[in-house]
Amino acid sequence: MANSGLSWTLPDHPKLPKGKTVAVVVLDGWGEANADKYNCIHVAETPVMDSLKNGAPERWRLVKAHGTAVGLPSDDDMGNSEVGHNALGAGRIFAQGAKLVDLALASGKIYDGEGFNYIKECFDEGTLHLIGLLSDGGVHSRLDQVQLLLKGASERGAKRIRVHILTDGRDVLDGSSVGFVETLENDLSQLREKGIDARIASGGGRMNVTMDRYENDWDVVKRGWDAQVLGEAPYKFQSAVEAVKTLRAEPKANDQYLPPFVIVDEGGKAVGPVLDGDAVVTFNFRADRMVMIAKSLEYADFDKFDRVRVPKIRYAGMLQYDGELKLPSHYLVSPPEIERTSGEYLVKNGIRTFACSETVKFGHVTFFWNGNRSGYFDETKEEYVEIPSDSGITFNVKPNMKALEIAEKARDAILSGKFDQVRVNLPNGDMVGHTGDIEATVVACKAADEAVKIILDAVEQAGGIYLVTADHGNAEDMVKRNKSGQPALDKSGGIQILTSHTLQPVPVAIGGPGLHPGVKFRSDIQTPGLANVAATVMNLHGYEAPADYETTLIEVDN
Ligand SMILES: O=C(O)[C@H](O)COP(=O)(O)O
Ligand SMILES: [Mn+2]
Ligand SMILES: [Mn+2]
Repeated sequence: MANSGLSWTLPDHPKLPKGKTVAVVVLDGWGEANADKYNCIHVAETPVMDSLKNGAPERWRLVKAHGTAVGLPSDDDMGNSEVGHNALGAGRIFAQGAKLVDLALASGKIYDGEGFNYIKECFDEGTLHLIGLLSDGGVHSRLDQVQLLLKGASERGAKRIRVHILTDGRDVLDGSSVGFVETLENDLSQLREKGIDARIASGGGRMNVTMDRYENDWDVVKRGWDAQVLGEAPYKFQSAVEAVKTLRAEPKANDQYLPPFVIVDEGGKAVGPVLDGDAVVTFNFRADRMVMIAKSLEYADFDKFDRVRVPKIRYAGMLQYDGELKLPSHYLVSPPEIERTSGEYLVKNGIRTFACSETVKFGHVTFFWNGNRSGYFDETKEEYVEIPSDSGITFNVKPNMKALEIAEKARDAILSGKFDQVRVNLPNGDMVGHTGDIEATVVACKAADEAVKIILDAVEQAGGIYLVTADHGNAEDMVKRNKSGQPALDKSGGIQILTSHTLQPVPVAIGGPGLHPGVKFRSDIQTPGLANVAATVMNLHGYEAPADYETTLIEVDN
């Protein structure tokens, strides 16, 4: 291991004391943007976050949360929770899945790896199934990568290919699914001209089919299994373009929630169930929403739902999604090796750590924070609490989500004196922002702000320190903009609601009675990003960060 001989002991900070309770609050999807009616954070009553911003200018600043600052291929890539929490927790910038897959495809190395060679064994006799999110969002997957993979696999012997699509509308505009399906159909028809039997076999909206996370609702994964593996779904069509167009014509239809469908032949028979001898690739690079399907495809012992028929397949992920579980065991591209995270260092230096969120973001403050690693580093020093999320609803219906419960758990943890670091993720701005419901998102932002108050009050009472930040933008801009920053209008003159994240920077605020009075943000780091937060937090605990961490945001006068 690269770690052998490594010292986990962190040097003492020359000026900052140990022993203060540090609350680390991540507001999910809370960026900074111009104030207008599409900025839900601005519209909402957010007195606590406002007071941090307007209070002490030397203790509030903005950092980058998108693009190359968080290891994404380019600065046109919006931030997301995976890369945001990875950067916050790991204190360094790692080339992330999107970029690693780009490089492996460009160099062709993807086809030399163990994962591709493993699935290739099925190409002569079986079908290659590709399952994943069909969009150019770049958060979980990218269409251009799928196109290259289709080309590469067919050139290397895949004769029969079935694609199982999940429509997006969350990282991209709602309604864009039709165009993505048309593009894919066009590619598949070109493959057919070359004699390859390539078709779309099934589909469904990502939030309804397959892409659940953190075991919030196994029914979502089951609906996917039924359509993709068993070839069974409530809707049957002879083409995917027809499927998506027809299902989108239903009242209130939305790409994120399209029902599962299968593509059938003239006789009504599914064209692409997964059978013995087939190969399956899940082509999303991002982990959280692939872990559950990976378990269902890989585990012999599996009791989360009745799989009915379990085909003998060769399965590979685009990446390995969980390094601790080694899941899946075969993968096309090696994931970033995010080691020596701040969480691991701090625990090994005796920092007792509490982390909490509700189910839909629980893995963000644990798994992602710890470098895509599940479980504790040292269970005698850590406690991770998951508040069950509501399932089966869209969060605009209950925009307060579990913010209050998360804040109360954090408050109790802070006041218990049992923890040195209390870390939470407050999901509201992000999860409700993704619904595109502006009114509900305003309510969500208020709820998050109220939760911050509860936590900061507890910090005050405990004589502790807080660091409040966010993982990327979302709720601060709910409309697609043109180049001059005005709402971009569609063909019929209407605004286009932005359900996705943004490219906006996010705030970092520090304070609390335990903070040394001489602490202020440095003015010499021109464009800091989320990766600078880890060293900052280590300082607040009284330690210096390891030398290869991105530099701290703070300095201490006197
Ligand atoms: O998975 C999702 O919900 C979105 O694609 C991205 O949101 P997140 O990065 O905030 O989880
Ligand atoms: Mn997020
Ligand atoms: Mn999000």
